[in-house]
Amino acid sequence: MTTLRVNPSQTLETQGMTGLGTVHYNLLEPALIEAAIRRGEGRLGQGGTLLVSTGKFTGRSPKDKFIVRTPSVEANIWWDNNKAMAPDAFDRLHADMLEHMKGGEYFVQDLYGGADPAHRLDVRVVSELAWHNLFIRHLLRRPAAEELAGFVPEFTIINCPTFRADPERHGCRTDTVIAMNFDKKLILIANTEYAGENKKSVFTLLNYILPGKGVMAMHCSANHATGNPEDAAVFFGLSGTGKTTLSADPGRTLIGDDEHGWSESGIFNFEGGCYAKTINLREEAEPQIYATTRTFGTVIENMVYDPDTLVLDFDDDSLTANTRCAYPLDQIANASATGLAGHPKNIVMLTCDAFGVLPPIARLTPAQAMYHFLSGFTSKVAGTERGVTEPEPTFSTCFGAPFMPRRPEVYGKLLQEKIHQHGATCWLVNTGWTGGAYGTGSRMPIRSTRALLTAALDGTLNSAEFRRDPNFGFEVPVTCAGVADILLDPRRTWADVEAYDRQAAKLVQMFADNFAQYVPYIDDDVKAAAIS
Ligand SMILES: Nc1ncnc2c1ncn2[C@@H]1O[C@H](COP(=O)(O)OP(=O)(O)O)[C@@H](O)[C@H]1O
Ligand SMILES: C=C(OP(=O)(O)O)C(=O)O
Ligand SMILES: [Mn+2]
Repeated sequence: MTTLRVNPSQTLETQGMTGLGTVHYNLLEPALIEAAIRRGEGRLGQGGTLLVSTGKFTGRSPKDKFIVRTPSVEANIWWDNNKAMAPDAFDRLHADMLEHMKGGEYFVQDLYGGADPAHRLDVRVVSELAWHNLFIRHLLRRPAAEELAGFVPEFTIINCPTFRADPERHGCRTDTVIAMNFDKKLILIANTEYAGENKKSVFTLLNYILPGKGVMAMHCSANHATGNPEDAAVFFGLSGTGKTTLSADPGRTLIGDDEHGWSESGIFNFEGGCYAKTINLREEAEPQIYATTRTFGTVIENMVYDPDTLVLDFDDDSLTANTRCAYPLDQIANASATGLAGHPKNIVMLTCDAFGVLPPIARLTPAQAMYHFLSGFTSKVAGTERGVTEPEPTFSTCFGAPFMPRRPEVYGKLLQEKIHQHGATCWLVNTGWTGGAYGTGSRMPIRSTRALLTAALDGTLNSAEFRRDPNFGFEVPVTCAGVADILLDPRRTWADVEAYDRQAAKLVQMFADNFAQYVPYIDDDVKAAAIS
């Protein structure tokens, strides 16, 4: 029995990729692992994992990401946040890349971005590295074998780490480039082996396309109550704030760890897999993620291991603090098979506050939620972007500025409408520092954050006593089962309360200064929620 692995009318030749050497279409996991090992890209690890390292690029390169400035997208792109590339520069980059690819071995996956058939994007990923092809097969949604013969790629990503871009000729910044052309429906990635660029490119695409159809695109993880997809929660957060960690909760069903849409019928995962951080990972704190580091097919990126025993060193950050593992969702026992759920009942915004000022949880009014969503206050976490080596406070609007092609208020308005329509309860959760700022205090214990979230999501926290935070105006619970009372009042966790007050005042001012840019675009109730 053989199944056609590619649509004969959609080979790479038909897309203008001619003169290549061997092209492998839609290989399955075992064959991709064999290919990666044969090509010397990595080693087979314990349990049949694939151990790889990515060389110089171990995190995203946001400064090297470009959108091609064509008339059809011109008016819709937030150019202050996205670098423009001229169409002719992109065409030269494309032609030079195709020339570079001639004679080479390439791996093609035809996949879906989006679990909801009404909104999914059919994406083809052409990889120079077999392990990149395995990575993206894990991360996106895999068509059934019989769907491949009729698959027509809508967008194509070509990822060629050995190609060096030329800033003069290709209109880019360095020899690394991630260039998106919405007219040609093509993304070109060169000179970086960090696998995350593949998945975040698809995310950026959907963040452009879906709001055009009235669907909210979100940088968030999601889960739902066991047996009840109508009781869903989403967790917004910039990289490293806890989306993946906190959505993997043995007491709830995991929908996805990073990228979701919210349409008129509910939420849906864009992806079919997860990409978890493994630095300092502990079995006790994150048992489900830990288990994937020894199951067949998991791609383990930039972890140091014993060359003889292949035992992983979870604490070694000598290659990067952004060590990762990538696995398909079906490796998590309590993952949703459909990737779909109803309208979220709870919306959580995760912030990693390196100043140690924000409480571990606060309940937000819809207007406060909009204020915090547009502000996107958090930290860039070590290793996630090139050049970031310690938590760096930032305002990353929508908790995902690097992936937002449109203006923040486009996403803000969509979210606001949906919150009003469906009556979601909103929370701000600080997974960052407590007992002082970064350097003095310590990271919030995962078990405390989990206990707070459990109580928020099962509704018990709503009946707790709340106090009003004097700096930010939101409500903070005074007690919660499983959490020391003192932790709920960050001021009391600081040895020097006056230092806390000074730091809090500074942060309030930073919020106000940052928020000024959104004032012309927002409603009066959000203006009233703004602190000044
Ligand atoms: N209180 C906490 N909540 C969530 N994560 C925490 C907490 N304290 C430490 N961490 C660590 O922070 C990291 C969060 O990363 P991750 O969940 O992958 O973030 P994201 O998916 O948002 O990029 C993990 O390495 C986790 O072990
Ligand atoms: C893959 C990434 O996503 P996250 O850290 O949000 O999981 C990334 O930022 O490179
Ligand atoms: Mn994640």
